[in-house]
Amino acid sequence: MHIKINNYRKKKTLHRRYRHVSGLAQSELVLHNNPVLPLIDFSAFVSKDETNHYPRNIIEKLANACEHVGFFYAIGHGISNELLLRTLSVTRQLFDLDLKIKNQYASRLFVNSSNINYQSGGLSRGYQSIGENVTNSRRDRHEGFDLYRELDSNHPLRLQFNEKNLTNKTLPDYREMAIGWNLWPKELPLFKETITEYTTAMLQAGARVMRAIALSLNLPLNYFESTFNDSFWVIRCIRYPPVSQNKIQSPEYGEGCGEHSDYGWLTFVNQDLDSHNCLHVRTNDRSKATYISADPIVVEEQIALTCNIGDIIAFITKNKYRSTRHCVVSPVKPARSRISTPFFFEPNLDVKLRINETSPECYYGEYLINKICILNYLSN
Ligand SMILES: O=C(O)CCC(=O)C(=O)O
Ligand SMILES: [Fe+2]
Repeated sequence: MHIKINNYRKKKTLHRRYRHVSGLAQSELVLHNNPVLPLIDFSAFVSKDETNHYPRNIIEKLANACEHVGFFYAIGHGISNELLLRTLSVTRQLFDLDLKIKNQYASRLFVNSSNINYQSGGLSRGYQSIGENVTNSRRDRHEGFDLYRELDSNHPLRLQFNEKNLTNKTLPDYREMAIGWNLWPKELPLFKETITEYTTAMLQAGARVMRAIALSLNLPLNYFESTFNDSFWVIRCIRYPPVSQNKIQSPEYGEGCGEHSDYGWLTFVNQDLDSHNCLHVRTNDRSKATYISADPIVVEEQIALTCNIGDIIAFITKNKYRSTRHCVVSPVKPARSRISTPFFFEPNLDVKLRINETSPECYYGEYLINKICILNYLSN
């Protein structure tokens, strides 16, 4: 599918007040009376029926959020609080494992095809210790565990790929990279179980949000369906250790995660409810770096997901929708470490895209492998 969009609606600013209620028995719950990001309710977009009536005011509010902010809070996403909290809790348990155990699942960054470990990774699946991830040439102060979509044993892309034809090109065929398996820690079977449930729920939420985004671009409700029905999603489980106030500035480390925009399509952040002043979203002010804190919020007893537009949507909408830069500032002691489990809702590997004006059309898989190789190259 070649995605091309040029049919836009007119801007309209809408203001509405929302009621925020704490219904969770969570002592650390953070509540906001005035969310800093637009709040969008996606419950009406659960249906795929094009003949339904979809609320115009919500669609316009979403268009406005994507155009001017690039970030929004989503409620009505269909994922239970229990599952969101369990995902964070099992991720915390994963990072609580002994470092020796975590290092058994260390991600192996490949440089060329011959380095790929087919049984247990390919790509850069698995554990990264603190400082291994580098953004803007500085070590990020977090540890991570990367999970990617696993292709079934009879998936067409797996069958197409023939290991015997391995090349030594700098950039391997994207199918070589995609056929790996996640490094599920055997010490914590609950991790695989919970993340698998989280993934299923997130894919449904992603499809729901994309129906609303399609309408917000004056496109048919199911326009993007075939772009995502075999999504090559990514989950990055992250723990940010707390830092003493006087050690926040360090020659060795940058931020919890340095400023960046997300290279993909659409990101959903599930973060600890007590994480305060950590995820910082850069505002529209081009003259100076100004940020707002996208703290977690709970609205009418539902945990909202923090969503942001990635570079690909920005490109295909000719920058009408913004891929906004953001960073994560480490929690300050005595706060506990912060856990987040961003879900990157990405296209099918064999979806054709044009991701900038000068380059030819390419498969999403090719774009992804370029991104991963560039990021890995820069961090070495
Ligand atoms: O931890 C977070 O809240 C967001 C992390 C992030 O921006 C990313 O992994 O792209
Ligand atoms: Fe990000």
